Amino acid sequence: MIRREGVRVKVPASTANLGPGFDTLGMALNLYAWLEVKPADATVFHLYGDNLDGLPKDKSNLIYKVAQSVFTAAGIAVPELEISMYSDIPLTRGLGSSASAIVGALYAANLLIGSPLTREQLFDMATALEHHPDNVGASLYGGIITAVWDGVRATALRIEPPEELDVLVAIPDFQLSTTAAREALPKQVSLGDAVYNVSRASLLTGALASGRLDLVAEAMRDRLHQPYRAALVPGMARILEEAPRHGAIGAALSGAGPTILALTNRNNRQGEELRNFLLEVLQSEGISATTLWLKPCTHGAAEITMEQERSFLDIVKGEVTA
Ligand SMILES: Nc1ncnc2c1ncn2[C@@H]1O[C@H](COP(=O)(O)OP(=O)(O)OP(=O)(O)O)[C@@H](O)[C@H]1O
Ligand SMILES: N[C@@H](CCO)C(=O)O
Repeated sequence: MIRREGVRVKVPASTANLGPGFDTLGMALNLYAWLEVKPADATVFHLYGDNLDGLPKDKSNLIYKVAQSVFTAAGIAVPELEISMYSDIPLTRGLGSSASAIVGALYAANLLIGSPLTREQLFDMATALEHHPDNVGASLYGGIITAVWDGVRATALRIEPPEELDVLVAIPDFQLSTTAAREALPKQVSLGDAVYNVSRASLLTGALASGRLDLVAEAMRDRLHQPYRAALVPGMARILEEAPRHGAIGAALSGAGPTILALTNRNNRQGEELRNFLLEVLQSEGISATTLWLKPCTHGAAEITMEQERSFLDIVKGEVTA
């Protein structure tokens, strides 16, 4: 059953590598991408907004290719598509833009053909495409995700984010691709550093699951990727060390960077002081940045049902201003 009228989905952004959870711990954020996919006579793209500037508008586009992988897996041919997208998620900044595109395309393509694949199957496919499960797991399931991948099957446990958790992100005005940021990492780490991270990732997972925000500052520390990536985001090392003195309950590089994320407790937050601290440190390194106060998003990718006669852009504008 192909839904000739097309489908629309909304997908949250995500932060990966939460603290010590390199390639493992992710959290969905209330910043979104919207995607519409319809069967068409010839493939055409409508990409709206600055965040999608420069992306290909032909069959080499990630969204098109990912949608085709769903049709192939389900044995249903839908070769030509009309694809519309708008995104508030900045591209290549560490807020999971590629994961939101992959999850959005998988979810929309599956809906378009009557949902033959389960969410778990989509998770396996998304992880195989992204190569780590934390961003895609968060965008697909929402909330906080602790996930593992054996190269074929991805397994995730979803944790409901603590009510009081707020998130401040500082998004530097430059892009840093995951590929480039991974090249900065060593091939091997010491047993001491492995234990350092395993112990903190376990503590952080337990702390977030049980609402023990007082444990987050110690539990957020990492030795597996942030020290090696520090030179790629000047000022980051100082922010991670000192943010708790300015009202954060913990801070981390978001995904592969360059965005820096600070967690705060809504009941006890010195918002402006923390924001100014982040901006001042980055500015002292010659980096301008945009800050956003976000919250964990408790929902993953979902269909949005609206009157079909309204244009996609009208719908998106309505959502954005809602
Ligand atoms: N909507 C989209 N349509 C097509 N391709 C996209 C889209 N969004 C992202 N991409 C692709 O993903 C790339 C960015 O992926 P990358 O993993 O480097 O960064 P990120 O996902 O924004 O951050 P991180 O993975 O660190 O959280 C873009 O350069 C582009 O090739
Ligand atoms: N875990 C990934 C996140 C970015 O996709 C990395 O840090 O390389």
